[in-house]
Amino acid sequence: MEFPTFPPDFLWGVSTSAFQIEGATKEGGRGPSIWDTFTATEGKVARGENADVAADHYHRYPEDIALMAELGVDAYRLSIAWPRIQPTGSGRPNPAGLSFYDKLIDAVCEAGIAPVVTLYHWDSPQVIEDDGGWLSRGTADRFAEYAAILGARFADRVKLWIPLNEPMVMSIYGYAIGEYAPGKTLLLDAIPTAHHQALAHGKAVQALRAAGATGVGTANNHSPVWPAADTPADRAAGAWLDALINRLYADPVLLGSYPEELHPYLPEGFADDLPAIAQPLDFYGVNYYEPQGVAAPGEGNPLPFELRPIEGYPMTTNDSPIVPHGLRELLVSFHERYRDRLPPVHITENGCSFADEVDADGTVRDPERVDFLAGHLGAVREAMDAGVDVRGYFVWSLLDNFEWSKGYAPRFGLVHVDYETQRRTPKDSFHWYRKLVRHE
Ligand SMILES: O=C(O)[C@H](O)[C@@H](O)[C@H](O)[C@H](O)CO
Repeated sequence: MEFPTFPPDFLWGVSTSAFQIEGATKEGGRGPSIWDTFTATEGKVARGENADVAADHYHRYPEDIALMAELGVDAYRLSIAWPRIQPTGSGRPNPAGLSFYDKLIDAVCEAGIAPVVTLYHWDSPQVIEDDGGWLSRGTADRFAEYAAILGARFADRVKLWIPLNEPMVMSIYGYAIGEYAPGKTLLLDAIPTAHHQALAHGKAVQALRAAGATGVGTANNHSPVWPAADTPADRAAGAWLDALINRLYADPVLLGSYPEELHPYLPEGFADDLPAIAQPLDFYGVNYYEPQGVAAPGEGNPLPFELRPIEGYPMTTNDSPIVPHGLRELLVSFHERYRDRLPPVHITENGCSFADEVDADGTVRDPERVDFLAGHLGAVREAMDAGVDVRGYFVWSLLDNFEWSKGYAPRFGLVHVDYETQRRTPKDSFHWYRKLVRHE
């Protein structure tokens, strides 16, 4: 398959997150996180699985970095586990936690790869949640304290910084529908968690900049919203859902405002926080997986919309429709909506899961993943040709890993992980991506 061409300084990367790969949850002074609590709660995760060991990256990071060096990527997006740095969610940092990430970040740099650090990928210290978590405004200040610690320690080596991974997923899956930790089912009453995360983002950007950090942005999950029918009712439902899953997270950081229709659900005095939230950014990170279908709500539905499946497209084993042109549509719509308020864009996550297996000859055939990546990179190229300033692309994920409440069945890695032996096996997609990023 033909490779789309990209500028020589385009940033090629891979992404992971701490809780999904590190394991060693009780080592190095790490405190419990909301996901440790969630995985230990019956019925929350498929097959009762947990991430106590995961891909054991905590001990095997040198091997994983060697795989990235082999791949030839320019950058590696990792996350730092807040409960490793502040086991009780505040106060003096845990020296063992800092030194683990010192070793990890140094090894990434020594391999000639630029570290891209996410400060928060959903693993809040349990103590923070006991004090209200993202329902509490105070969590934004505790997050700023945490950000200052990381800035002071790592700003000399980190290329790009991302305060929060996908606040939308945290608010909706964690607080609105309870599918993820902390497992609350507040529906629209979860919207204040979006505001408190936005405030935490703004305060963290300020703390990082004060520590000398450059290259600060986001990693927001976005989906184009597709009404089921071209009717006024379905279009209205679509506009509402677009506000809830896209604009609620993009508008405050890019425009310093919130969608009107959500004002009644935001905490009192939210407008006073908007200047602190709308910090100038060096890039806008987009995580894209699929479009979202929607229709007008049926009888008795308290919500102003109803989700609908997207049909007529091939599917991943994680029940996601494969729609590359949805990414072009999303990027062009952002370009048109935010214009000069949209900084250069990085695709901070894009990927797919399939039931990959190691064949008898030791290879892992994943042609669907190659097609997925080529299709989405083609869409990125088309968006760039349409004027969108995209500067980089990060595959989700380097390794197969713990896919939250779905456990280990969905495999998103370019590298297969045997969770019995921890053996890593590069898949065909790994070799395909290697050729692309090495311009071979
Ligand atoms: O986008 C997300 O939900 C997260 O950032 C990742 O942690 C997921 O594992 C990945 O996206 C696959 O679902």
